[in-house]
Amino acid sequence: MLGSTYGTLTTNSRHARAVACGQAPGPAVHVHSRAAAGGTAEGVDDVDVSGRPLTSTVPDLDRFFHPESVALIGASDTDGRPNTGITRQLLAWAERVGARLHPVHPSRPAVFGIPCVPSVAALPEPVDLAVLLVRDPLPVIEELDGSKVRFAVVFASGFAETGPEGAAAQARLAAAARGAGLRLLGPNTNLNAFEKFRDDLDGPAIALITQSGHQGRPVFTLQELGIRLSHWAPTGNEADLETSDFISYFATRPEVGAIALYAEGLKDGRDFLLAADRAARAKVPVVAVKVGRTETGARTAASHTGKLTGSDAVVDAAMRQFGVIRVDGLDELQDTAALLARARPPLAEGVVVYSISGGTGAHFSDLATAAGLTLPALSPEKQTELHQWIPGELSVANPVDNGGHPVGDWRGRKIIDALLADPSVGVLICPITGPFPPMSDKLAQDLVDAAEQTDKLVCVVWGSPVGTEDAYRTTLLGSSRVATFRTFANCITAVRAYLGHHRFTASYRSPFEEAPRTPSPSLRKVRDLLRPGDRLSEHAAKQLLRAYGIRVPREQLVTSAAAAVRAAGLVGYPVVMKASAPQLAHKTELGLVRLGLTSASQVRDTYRELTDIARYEGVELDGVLVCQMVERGVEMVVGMSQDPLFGPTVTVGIGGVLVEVLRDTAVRVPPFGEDQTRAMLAELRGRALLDGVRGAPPADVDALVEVVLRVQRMALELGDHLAELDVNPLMVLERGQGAVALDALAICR
Ligand SMILES: CC(=O)SCCNC(=O)CCNC(=O)[C@H](O)C(C)(C)COP(=O)(O)OP(=O)(O)OC[C@H]1O[C@@H](n2cnc3c(N)ncnc32)[C@H](O)[C@@H]1OP(=O)(O)O
Repeated sequence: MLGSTYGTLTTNSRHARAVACGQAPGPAVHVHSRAAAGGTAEGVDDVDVSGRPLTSTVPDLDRFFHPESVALIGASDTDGRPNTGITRQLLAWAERVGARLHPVHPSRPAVFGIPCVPSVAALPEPVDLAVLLVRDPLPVIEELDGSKVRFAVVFASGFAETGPEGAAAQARLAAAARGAGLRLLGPNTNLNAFEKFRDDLDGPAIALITQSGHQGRPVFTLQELGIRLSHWAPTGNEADLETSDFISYFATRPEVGAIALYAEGLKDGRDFLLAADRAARAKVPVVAVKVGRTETGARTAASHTGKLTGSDAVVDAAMRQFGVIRVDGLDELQDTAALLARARPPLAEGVVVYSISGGTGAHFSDLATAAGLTLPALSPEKQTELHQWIPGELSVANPVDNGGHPVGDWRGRKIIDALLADPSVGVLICPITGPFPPMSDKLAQDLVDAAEQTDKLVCVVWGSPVGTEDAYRTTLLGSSRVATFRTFANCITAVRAYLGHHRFTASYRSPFEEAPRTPSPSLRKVRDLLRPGDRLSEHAAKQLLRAYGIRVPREQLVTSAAAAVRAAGLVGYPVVMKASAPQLAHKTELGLVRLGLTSASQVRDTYRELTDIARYEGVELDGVLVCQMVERGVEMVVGMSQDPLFGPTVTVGIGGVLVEVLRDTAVRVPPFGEDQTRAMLAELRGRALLDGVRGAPPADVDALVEVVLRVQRMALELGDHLAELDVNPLMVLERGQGAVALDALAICR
């Protein structure tokens, strides 16, 4: 068992208690601070050793989504004006929801017959929301007073999306909103937040966040599928209110069963992690499309870990470590969110595939298994039971093929019930590539009836290209209990996400609660080693590692052949000799590393050779390292690098000289705990190397985990001073023997 994840901790559980799963935020208070303007202010001083926040506020957005009074600034009823349509839309909405609408216009007495006031100062009452339909919103925001206006929506475009000048204008807008003490949505947003959702649907709802309003197609298709929508947040340029605010808020809403997110960029990595953490603790699934998969991964970096970890890989990892389910398309987004919002927790992880056609069942099962779903073989007793109704020549092991024979009569339902009664089965999936009426009609009805009487998940993939059949539209979609999909792929993605989400949240522990709040005792001494822009020599980098409790070999830095021989005697033969200089990133390539030296004469000769090569290559050495030779272990790489969005990240992978050929690494964003460290190792293709292959003993995985966590501690404490750190190879010895950092590279910021 490892020690504490981060060493000495001072855990602050006040926040944990205050924001425990699903707990509603406190009331909005109108004071001039971001924490308080429409949000709870608990835990705002809670920071880690590097001053990064460990808690976030939940903005109280109730009155944003359900305003009772609204000021409409820049209203128009003139044909052809861009504001006219929106004014009409807002008037209809206000009438429908019973909000009091106050048009503001400098010269008009009324729009659409509603009296106007000439300025915001003349508003007859404080308003929950001000909608700005003017081209230049800044002077209007500057005029607003947060004690009279809680939220503002800025529709105008022409801000950060246009370039640096627009970005500066957007920053002024955000500053003005902060100064006024109100929360602002936009600019470059629309009024989707006030979209009318169908009110004839029930059950847990989906809250949608889209940075681009045009990516809101799931709103319409989900409602077609009978899934309730509760909110839609079109976040636009996110000058103030951002995706993370909405995730945090939705995670506290009892009606929200899942959050669906379409994101092009994330404004603040830390805010996103804190929001995702809040959702994970509340067990509210977040399903996300995040554009940017194809951006070039390799950044300019000197270390292996820096080169091997692209920004999108970091986004991917950050989402995974906080349980955000990343999907690629809007169809997957809606299907996965719909399933997660509405399905009850699984009673078992096993999936049984039941079909009318052996080919369909085999095809689906193949894809499902490849995607990681477990299709348990049904027991001989269960198979005998099924063969009462299914001819003996058909396979009922799983997938279960009924051959189309029994589904048209009473036996169809018997089979479904028998499958759902199996304790190894948590999910029944019936792919129907038909339709084959009346057989498929009866099958659909049996599935709907059976789903009513079980807590297990029943899914149908309705593969008909038409999709207007009664069995699909009326029977299946009319049922709230059968999850219905149109493609194999979306069904498999959704079911995998459903099982994964429940597995993840069942054991989730917030890493923010355990993150270190007090610095390591050696921190000040270590920081002195780091001067801006410096590249540390191997020897200095190893001192850094030693200060964080990471084992390094016995070694001495020498500057003469005679001293090298003395050092070898002290270190103990066989020894390794390496040229040492701050600018030497990859010594092996230059022939500046020599292994297995067993005598004084070899040491003396090697010293001369190394210094000759260095002179030839124009490398100014600060000496030659004579190191203890550590053999027999698994060569890993552990490191940290900087991500533009999330800050320091930690990478572990298969190391050694082939590190950049194998490119077998996993990354995480601090803070993370031992569970995520082990999950990183599980992601490596070469993970089996650590278990011992071809007669090698199992490696000391616990020691490796400990090193990764210590590097994380360095990343947390030194992240502002250290650009990159590479421990390669970290020799992971036989189980119980530990791990030794054989080489290290550190580059300061
Ligand atoms: C996915 C998506 O859909 S994202 C959407 C992103 N957003 C966009 O694309 C916005 C595109 N832009 C537009 O449609 C327009 O420029 C708008 C609606 C923002 C502004 O319309 P414009 O006519 O350009 O704005 P302008 O500021 O000149 O005037 C608007 C009205 O507000 C009035 N107005 C101006 N300032 C104020 C003020 N301080 N108080 C009250 N009224 C004012 C004007 O007098 C004018 O009234 P009028 O129509 O009676 O003459």
